[in-house]
Amino acid sequence: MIEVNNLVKVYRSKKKEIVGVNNVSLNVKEGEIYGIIGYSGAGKSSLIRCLNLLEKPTSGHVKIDGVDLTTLKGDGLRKARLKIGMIFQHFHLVSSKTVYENIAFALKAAGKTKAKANKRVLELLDLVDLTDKKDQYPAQLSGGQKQRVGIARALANNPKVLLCDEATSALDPSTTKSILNLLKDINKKLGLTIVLITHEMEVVKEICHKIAVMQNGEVIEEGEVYEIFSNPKKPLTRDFINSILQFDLPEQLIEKRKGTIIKIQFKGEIAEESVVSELFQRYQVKGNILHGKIEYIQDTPLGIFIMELTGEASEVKKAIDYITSKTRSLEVVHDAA
Ligand SMILES: Nc1ncnc2c1ncn2[C@@H]1O[C@H](COP(=O)(O)OP(=O)(O)OP(=O)(O)O)[C@@H](O)[C@H]1O
Repeated sequence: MIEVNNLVKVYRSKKKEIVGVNNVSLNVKEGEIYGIIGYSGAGKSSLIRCLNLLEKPTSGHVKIDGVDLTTLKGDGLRKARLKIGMIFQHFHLVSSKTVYENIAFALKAAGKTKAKANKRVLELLDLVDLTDKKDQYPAQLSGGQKQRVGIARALANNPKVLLCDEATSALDPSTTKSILNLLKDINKKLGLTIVLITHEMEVVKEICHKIAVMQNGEVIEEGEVYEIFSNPKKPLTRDFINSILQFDLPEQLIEKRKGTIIKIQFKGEIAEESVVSELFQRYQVKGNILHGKIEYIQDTPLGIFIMELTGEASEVKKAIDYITSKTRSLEVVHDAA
């Protein structure tokens, strides 16, 4: 649905050049929720704004639904943009217009008749659960309600793609959750492809199918969300995951231990099996669980245990081999034995 090839965005001023996006290529499939995560300045906004040509790429191509936007201008570009809705961190609503008028405006701009626009606005208000607020002004709404108006407006012309620019960053955690649930619903109900940028791994964990991690304008890691969470390759990706799951113990806690410290990861079905309890029945080892949790990445469990094993060296080794064979993911974090 979205193909980005060798995209570069350079900002030029008299004094210097700043590279916002550095040779990014990625593919987003139809119906996918695709998250782009990175710290401030990584290039996320530059990239997402190049997807609908709010920013003109310096070089490279952006194809949406088979159409290369970088070759379009004027009316052609305006038409192609109708397929792409966008929502923003600070909502960008027109303060002098009511909720109804904010949404109707997008339909009017696309040339819809009053009757057609009216029918569509009412449908959209129902979809985002704001029918009772239709005559209120943005100043009378909460942040979450404002973002719901933003979503309704973005969906007005039945786009195939929705771009979300830090759409929940200005919201509190429970409102964030309700907006993410709404996006998830829309994705399922309408088969809408969603690209979102965020600096919060929680957002990615809640709703994304795929994720790209950005640093210095580049995508440094990309893949299925569950795979990235269970097997991050880059230190930055690990940092983002640790920011919400805390899968690593502080060094000083580990160094004080006298046994063999292992970190075990249980993926999917195995997370629910009793590998740990079987371990103690089979081998003469003692285990001291230092840390353990099962997280759900959307609906799939990912279990992490950090454990200190003590006992005869040969038994500890057998225990480690056993867990490795069961989980295929064991890391000896520290071995003082
Ligand atoms: N209009 C602009 N003119 C000049 N430089 C810009 C412009 N927009 C972004 N940049 C620069 O491009 C780089 C990437 O910025 P960008 O806003 O895309 O990052 P970001 O990951 O979205 O960060 P944030 O979350 O803080 O918005 C930064 O170095 C930034 O200073």
